[in-house]
Amino acid sequence: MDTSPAPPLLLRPSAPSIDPSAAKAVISKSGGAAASVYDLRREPNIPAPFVWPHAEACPTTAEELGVPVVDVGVLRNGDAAGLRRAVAQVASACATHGFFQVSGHGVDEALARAALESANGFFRLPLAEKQRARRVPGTVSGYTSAHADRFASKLPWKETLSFGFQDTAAAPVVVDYFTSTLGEDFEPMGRVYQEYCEKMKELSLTIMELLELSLGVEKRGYYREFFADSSSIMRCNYYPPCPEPERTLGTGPHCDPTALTILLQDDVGGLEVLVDGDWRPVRPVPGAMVINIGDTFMALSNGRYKSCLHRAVVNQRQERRSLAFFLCPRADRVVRPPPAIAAAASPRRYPDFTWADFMRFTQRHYRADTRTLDAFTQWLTPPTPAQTAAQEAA
Ligand SMILES: C=C1C[C@]23C[C@@]1(O)CC[C@H]2[C@]1(C)CCC[C@@](C)(C(=O)O)[C@H]1[C@@H]3C(=O)O
Ligand SMILES: O=C(O)CCC(=O)C(=O)O
Ligand SMILES: [Fe+2]
Repeated sequence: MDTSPAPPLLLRPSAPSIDPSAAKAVISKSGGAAASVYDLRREPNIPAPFVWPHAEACPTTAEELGVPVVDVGVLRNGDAAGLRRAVAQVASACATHGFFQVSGHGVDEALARAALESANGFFRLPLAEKQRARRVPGTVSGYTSAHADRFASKLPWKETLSFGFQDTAAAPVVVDYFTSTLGEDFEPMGRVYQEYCEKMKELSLTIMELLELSLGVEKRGYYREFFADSSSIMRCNYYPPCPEPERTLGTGPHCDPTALTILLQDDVGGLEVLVDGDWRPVRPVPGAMVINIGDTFMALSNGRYKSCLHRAVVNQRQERRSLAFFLCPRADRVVRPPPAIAAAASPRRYPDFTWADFMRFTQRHYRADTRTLDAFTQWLTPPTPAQTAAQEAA
């Protein structure tokens, strides 16, 4: 049981205490469930904390979501017609469900395979070994089993390993993370993920160019520059087979708080997007990567591009792996849409905020779920005198 004191709750910038309405969502600081760690591969059935309400674990109800596979190579090969097509595909997908897949991304197939294999290499270690990398409370880096160190209910049927990536750093931060946390034997694994993250960053900036073009941002390079000095998060998801998959979830319904997610999934399948009330699978396309808009980019587009609800279901027979690269702005950058976009749709949909504050909100005060950005906006915005009076009268 993690006995380290819970991190001090970050007080809302303009309020003396946490807003009671957010309190119910405050991440449990009691060290999570009775066991702060589970060995999911040895659970004979699913313990109660893993059972999700039917409303969230409801069955998959519809056919696959037909997300476009966008050839991002057209940004570099001078194919003008191809570029127009790619821009139209991205505009249509991002304005609706926020998901598309990319081909022509320049990520070597061998590197993608090595990154997925490395996930097997880590998650198949004995639990005690994995626990050497356990997550540091209040941060996002490290190993977790079902987030049992943070939450006491609705535990996801997954193990995760997360670490930061900044390519502005002089040192290879990912290699250093693996060797400093797990030892020199893990340097080869660190090198695979170092190279993988560098490629993910390159691809993220390429996709930012497409998003700029599709949004008609007048200053070419606006988003590319905004994320040039990004500080991103790499997350390896491992979903063991589950004895009762219909009662739990690998990852619960949520919108990614980050700006852009690049997801490499293996061929098992399990990612689903909520569209018009139906959970629609996103089928793995060999060689392609799944891209989705996150809350932070939805704010950067003043709500024009959608950060949408998605989840990951598990199954009884096969383990599943997915590698999520979360592009995040530099911590202190103010998230604000470009002037032309802000002017086009009045009023501003979201207040200015920094990624540092939004990240801390998800790590210390609120479990990212179906309304994270709205809850954060409410938390940031001081209550009006009328709201204060009403709250005091209640
Ligand atoms: C800022 C973050 C919080 C989560 C990781 C991430 O870097 C981006 C995605 C977030 C998450 C995956 C959304 C679903 C709920 C969550 C708790 C999870 O299932 O892992 C979220 C991550 C978190 O560690 O809080
Ligand atoms: O594993 C998946 O398919 C999705 C995971 C996800 O949405 C996340 O980690 O944010
Ligand atoms: Fe997600």
